[in-house]
Amino acid sequence: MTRIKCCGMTRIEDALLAAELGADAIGVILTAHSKRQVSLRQARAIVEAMPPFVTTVALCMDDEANLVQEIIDIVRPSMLQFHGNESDEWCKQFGQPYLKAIAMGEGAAALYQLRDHPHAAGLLLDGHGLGEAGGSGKSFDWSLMPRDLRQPLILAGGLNASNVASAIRVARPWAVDVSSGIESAAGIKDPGKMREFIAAVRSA
Ligand SMILES: O=C(O)c1ccccc1NCC(=O)[C@H](O)[C@H](O)COP(=O)(O)O
Repeated sequence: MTRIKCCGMTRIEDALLAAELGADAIGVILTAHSKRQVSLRQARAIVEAMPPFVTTVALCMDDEANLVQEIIDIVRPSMLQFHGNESDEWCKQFGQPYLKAIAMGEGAAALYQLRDHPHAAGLLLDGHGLGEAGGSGKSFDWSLMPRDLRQPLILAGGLNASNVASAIRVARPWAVDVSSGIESAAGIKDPGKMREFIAAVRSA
């Protein structure tokens, strides 16, 4: 069964609907690089509203260590996601489980990064280019998804209800991640799109 992370939550009601529809994880974005950025207080409220067994993921992108520590202390997510050029050494200093995003915008040439993060709990392969923000709606060549890594791989970038079943067939990921494909505007989730996306993953 392919797990599902719905990212870029800015409203409690959207995160609750994702959980009710069967999402395994939700993401809140704390970095100023995002148009979906929420405050520490908003993120805490969303995390606190989640029922048991829904993983909460807090996202940063090349942020100061102080902000990451505040996120850990105030938001208290299940795990972190580092979405920039952070090194393995830097990410692991917080002693928290985390996902490391890998920018796949350069295609096969981007694959070298996959071996650089042995301490990450999972690697999230996203369609944008190096140094660019996530939530871009850009996909990459799913056939590049490696099969020989010990870490779980999360497929992200430009997924929606119409393409996610093919993406799963080609890439065979541990999980899929979606943000703009279930939105009506940045940070505002569309209940119909969310419902269709989760149903498409479940029947893939
Ligand atoms: O979504 C953002 O605004 C964002 C900004 C900066 C860093 C990361 C960000 N999102 C990370 C995610 O995990 C997204 O869900 C992922 O990039 C997929 O987005 P989309 O292509 O819109 O489905």
